[in-house]
Amino acid sequence: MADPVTTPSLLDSLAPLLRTWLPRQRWFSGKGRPVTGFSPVAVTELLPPHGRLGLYHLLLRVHQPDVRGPGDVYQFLIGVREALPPRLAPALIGHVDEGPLAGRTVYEALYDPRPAEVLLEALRTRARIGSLRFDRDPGHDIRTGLVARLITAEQSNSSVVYGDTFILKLLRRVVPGVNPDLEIPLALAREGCPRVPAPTAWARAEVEHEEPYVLAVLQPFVRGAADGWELALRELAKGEDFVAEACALGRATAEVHTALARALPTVTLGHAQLRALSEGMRQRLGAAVQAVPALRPYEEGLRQAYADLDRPAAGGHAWTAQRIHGDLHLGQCLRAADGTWSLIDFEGEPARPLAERRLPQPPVRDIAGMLRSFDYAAHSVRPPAPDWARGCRAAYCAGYAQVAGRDPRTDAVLLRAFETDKAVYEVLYEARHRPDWLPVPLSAIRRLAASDQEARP
Ligand SMILES: Nc1ncnc2c1ncn2[C@@H]1O[C@H](COP(=O)(O)OP(=O)(O)O)[C@@H](O)[C@H]1O
Ligand SMILES: O=P(O)(O)O[C@H]1O[C@H](CO)[C@@H](O[C@H]2O[C@H](CO)[C@@H](O)[C@H](O)[C@H]2O)[C@H](O)[C@H]1O
Repeated sequence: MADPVTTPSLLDSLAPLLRTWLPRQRWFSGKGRPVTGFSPVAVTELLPPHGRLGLYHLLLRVHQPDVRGPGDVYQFLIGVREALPPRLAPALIGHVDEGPLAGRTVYEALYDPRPAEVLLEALRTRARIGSLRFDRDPGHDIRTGLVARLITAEQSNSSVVYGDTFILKLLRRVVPGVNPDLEIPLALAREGCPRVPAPTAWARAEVEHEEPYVLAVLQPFVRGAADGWELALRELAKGEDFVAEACALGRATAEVHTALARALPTVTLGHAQLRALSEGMRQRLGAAVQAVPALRPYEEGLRQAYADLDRPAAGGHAWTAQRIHGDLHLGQCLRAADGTWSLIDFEGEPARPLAERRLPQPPVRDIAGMLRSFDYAAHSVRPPAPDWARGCRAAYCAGYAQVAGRDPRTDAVLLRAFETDKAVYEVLYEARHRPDWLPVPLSAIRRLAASDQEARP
């Protein structure tokens, strides 16, 4: 008879394999430091391992040297088979040598339709398995028989599409507490805002002494959609402008902001709050300079953008902070076949703490993110196309003003500070995740540090 698979014996078997596999995953944010071990937060057997297909859901705390705090928690869906069929070769994690799974192969189960369908079935039936809680909007049914396929895009998380009807986003680095990727779309759905796909179902883990972890969100799949980034690059390659789409995106952003200001609390920003904002920006710049020395020559110039924010009459306008998208860029905008735009991925900047991502923010922060994105597209092609970006940036702000009633360019000081903050974030992001892309945000850093008009709408 096979040995029982206890949590310690399972982890003993998997840890050596996960230690080498995890750092190679795009969604792992602890790159650059070795993974030394794992401790279990929740381990759930979804299918017993001694049949043809075993399936485990794991929430594991990852240990790395020189990391402050207890270490990040990641979500894994691990399949167990005798051998992997060739179509699952890219999903291989490794072969287990010892323990109760000895001789078996473990793999990233999201590549495999059957395990992914187990998750959909759990959502459909509102299952409770171990510490996992699956739930869905009672107003929406989930059909059975939808076939699953993993999206292979470059992502911070992992997404599975079910028969072109639903898309399930499985969060990879998870934190206890309310997750904006579920909270914001639910709030917008309650407001009847059609610019964001409304969540159909979601999964959480209930762990003792902690708030529940949001693990996954299921949404309607926008069929035949293209994201703003691919569309923008396509137009750039053809030498076409993108102003009509940029204007529509500005309107869509303003619709979402207007609905969020109705749905969730807003606050007026006084001088003290503006100082706190600029202080946060200065601290992030300081940390980024430490991590990416190529920023150092521009540090003083960049700090000027934040100093302008500290002046009591910065713009002379009483700004309001509200819940926003938090990491808006062209890749977060989907254009459906009928030409309408939706915004997705309300998780915020993944590297920032959850509490910070849920704070009300000036909506200009999202606008700055989109302006940076037009600039990104224009500087990721050869030769760079700064006029293309300028046209998009102006059209986007004009479209925003049509719906919101205020042109973001009026708030030039705030806009420049947030654009600078975003470009600094991007330098750090690219240095960590895509070093080949570093020149793109660095070219904006040079312009922003010199207060060059080219970086402005
Ligand atoms: N509702 C949707 N309909 C169609 N495609 C979607 C939908 N939501 C997300 N996608 C696709 O999945 C990709 C990843 O989704 P996203 O929420 O941005 O995940 P991540 O946080 O991992 O970047 C998007 O770039 C988009 O192509
Ligand atoms: O994974 P997310 O989509 O939540 O966002 C992270 O990854 C993005 C890249 O995939 C990164 O965006 C940067 O590159 C984009 C082009 O690939 C560009 O359109 C954005 O303007 C630029 O910021 C994003 O910053 C990061 O949080």
